Amino acid sequence: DTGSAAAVPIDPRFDIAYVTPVTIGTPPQTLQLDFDTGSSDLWVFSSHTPTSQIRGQEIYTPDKSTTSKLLDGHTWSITYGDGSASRGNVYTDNFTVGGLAVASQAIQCAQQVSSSFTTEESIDGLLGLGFSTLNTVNPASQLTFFDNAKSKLGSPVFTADLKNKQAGTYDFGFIDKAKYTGEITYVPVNPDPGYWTFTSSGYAVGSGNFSGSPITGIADTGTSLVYLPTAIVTAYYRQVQGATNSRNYGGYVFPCSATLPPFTFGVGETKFTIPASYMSYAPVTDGSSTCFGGLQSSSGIGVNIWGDVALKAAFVVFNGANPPTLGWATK
Ligand SMILES: N#Cc1c(N)n[nH]c1N1CCCC1
Repeated sequence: DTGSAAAVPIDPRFDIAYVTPVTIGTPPQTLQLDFDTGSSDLWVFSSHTPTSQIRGQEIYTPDKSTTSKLLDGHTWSITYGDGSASRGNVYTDNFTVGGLAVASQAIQCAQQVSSSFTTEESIDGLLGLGFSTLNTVNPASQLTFFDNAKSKLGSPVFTADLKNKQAGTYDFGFIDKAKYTGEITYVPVNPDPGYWTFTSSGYAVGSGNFSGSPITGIADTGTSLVYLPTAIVTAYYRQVQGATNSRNYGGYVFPCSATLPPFTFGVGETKFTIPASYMSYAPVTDGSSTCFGGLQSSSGIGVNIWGDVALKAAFVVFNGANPPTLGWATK
């Protein structure tokens, strides 16, 4: 079996996050979920979510599905790196992504979501694509959609082809040669504690020399920006007129009119260049002439994160074989 579904930016102006349609239950209920390789819970806005916390999101109503089953006594609670959080109870039900079906997928129904989820009306929940070891369901942790689907897939892989300000694709079970150029460079993944952790071979700022120092970090579709060591980030913004590290805005900002250099990172022998246009994320507030950078420091996080700004510059294979690997190709 295979599956293929669109990854659609939730905002046409800035690539904050991407949502992908899924169906849950019988008859099928369609929700738009944020596919997140940086976490491993599949949770949805639901009929169990207080209406005061719902603002336009689609919800899953298990009682309307003839195939839903309560996973009695199971609960979950997750907090993300940005401080957002949600918690609730758990059902199992039929679940599909782009034609790929899993019977009895654990569907974590939100009974509480934090304000940033309530105000993000385009996201009806998350679909975790990290390793199932990160799943928060108690007393028994649950498998991700990918782990449940793996045995049905021709090849135990999924791929991310995220795009700048346009819809990309998540494919499951196959590698589409039409989506990339050249060869795919595969690198080792450390699945402990549960992220797609790999080591980049180095970086360059603009047309500068490539610095071949290893950078270990996670490939995270659920994070908008790239977070790297301060030394790399300061080297980048030294090339940006008027750039400052703003305590007020919580990161590097610059005049939206500034000329930005591209940023290159290495995976094995292959070089990936993030175009300058991807390196300006968004105005700090609507209409401001001050822009927030797509590259920020990871010093406060504890892990380097290759988020959407970097992933958009590549075709990425998440290979769930044993041992797992990550494949990177230009496109
Ligand atoms: N912070 C954060 C974060 C991350 N590192 N991966 N996915 C995240 N989120 C998904 C929805 C909210 C935040």
